[in-house]
Amino acid sequence: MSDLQDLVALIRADTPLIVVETSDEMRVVQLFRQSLTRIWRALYRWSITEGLRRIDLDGEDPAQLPADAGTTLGAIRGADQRGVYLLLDFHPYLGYAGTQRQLREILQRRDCLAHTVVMVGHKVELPPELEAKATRLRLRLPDANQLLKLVREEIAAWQRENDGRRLEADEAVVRRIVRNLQGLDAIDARRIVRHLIHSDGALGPDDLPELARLKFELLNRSGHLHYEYDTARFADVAGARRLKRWIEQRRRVFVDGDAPPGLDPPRGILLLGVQGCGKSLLAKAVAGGFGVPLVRLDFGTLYAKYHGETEANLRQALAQAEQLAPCVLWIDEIEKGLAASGADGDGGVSRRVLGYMLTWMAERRSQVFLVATANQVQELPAELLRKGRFDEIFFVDLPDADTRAHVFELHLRRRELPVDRFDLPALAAASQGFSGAEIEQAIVAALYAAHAEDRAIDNALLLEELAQTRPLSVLMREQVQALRDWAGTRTVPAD
Ligand SMILES: Nc1ncnc2c1ncn2[C@@H]1O[C@H](COP(=O)(O)OP(=O)(O)OP(=O)(O)O)[C@@H](O)[C@H]1O
Repeated sequence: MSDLQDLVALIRADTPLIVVETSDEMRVVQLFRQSLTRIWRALYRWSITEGLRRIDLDGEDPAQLPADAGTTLGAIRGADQRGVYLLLDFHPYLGYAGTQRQLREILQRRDCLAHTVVMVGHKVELPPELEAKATRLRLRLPDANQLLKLVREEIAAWQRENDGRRLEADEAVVRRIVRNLQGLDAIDARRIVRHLIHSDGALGPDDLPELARLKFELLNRSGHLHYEYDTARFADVAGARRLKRWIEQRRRVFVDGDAPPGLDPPRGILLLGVQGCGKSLLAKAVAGGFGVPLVRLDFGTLYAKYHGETEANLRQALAQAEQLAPCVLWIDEIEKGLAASGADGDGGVSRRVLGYMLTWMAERRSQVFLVATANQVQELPAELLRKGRFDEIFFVDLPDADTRAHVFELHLRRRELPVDRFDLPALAAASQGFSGAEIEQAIVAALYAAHAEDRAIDNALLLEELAQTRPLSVLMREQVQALRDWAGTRTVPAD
């Protein structure tokens, strides 16, 4: 069914009150005009600035009634033909009891014909007694063809404004732009395309991150999602070879959005691991590897004190992530937001959150790739680890000697230090048991020491720094070993 068919059915059924929430009033007016070519009713439009006017005749009826809400409802009630009345931004006037009563009597068809009243506005909140009578019509969002048409229209408009100058538009980029605009209404989509075109008179690959950011700002009305501006490249992460290969093999299927027969589209992974070994960095690199934006869901902010509010927040955050698709949704420290089996000290909220999360993971069809990260396995609910929840559970262990040498190389290079003057195998040997984060910290500490002594950092200084550091794997030997033992049989090594 199309929006038009929905509307025709609603008007034919003599629906007394329809509510349409949209920022695209023009489209709604247009739709009603089209629908009334199929069934006969008089069509009227009201706004506080223009009053009530009939708009289904050739040209618009210039006759206006005074604009105030009470008079308008009086006129509707007294009308001698059945009509459809589009009331634009009328709902604020319903705060007055008399107006509310008048409208209810129209809806009850008390001493008046069976009219259809339509409330149109960006957000239409009704008193409960009217809400009970209302049918809310959700306009469908534009599909890929409509969005492509919209992009082409904007390109043509720019060319006209620029005396026929050709706009550089890479076809592959246009297709990706169209895919990324999905989930927006036509007005927002057009505004973004115009912004991208007018910023530099071209549509190229560098517009994609900007598009993702603008879309995120439009959609993240709840504030539970965070846009991670810095995604990483796999080249920034040492080790994790198996995980990198896994992502690389699935990249095309994920990005294209349709899996070949026999293959399920990639849906998500859980990264378990020792602190500081690069789980967060890997989450960023997965988004970088797929070439899509990364949004982080902060579980802590979802919890609210009123009954049902926490679940509603989660539902809203996940729905928004879906509107941002294709994207990677990163849930950091997922164990903190989901209760382990049997824990219901919070009146069952975290059990319900877990239930909703599991259903969403199983049923979602959108191009949202979930990356969950966790340190504390014993706090993870068993249901989450069951086969089929995640495509794979990877264990990110302490780096081996090769990987440690690579971490040194990456971080020395990032600080523009001459890697060839360092003895990487010796540094790797001296940092056994260190995490990537601890190696990075040792480099930073050695740089400070060098700066304080007014000398250049060198191998000896780094070795000295390493010798003074007791890594977490030593300080918390039992916990780290327990984690490794647990992961040994249940997960796949990331490296
Ligand atoms: N394998 C690695 N390659 C390159 N850098 C690394 C690696 N592991 C850790 N690092 C460095 O350590 C920093 C911290 O690591 P990160 O936050 O990703 O670890 P984590 O496992 O998520 O830790 P936590 O569990 O404490 O959140 C990274 O930003 C990066 O600079």
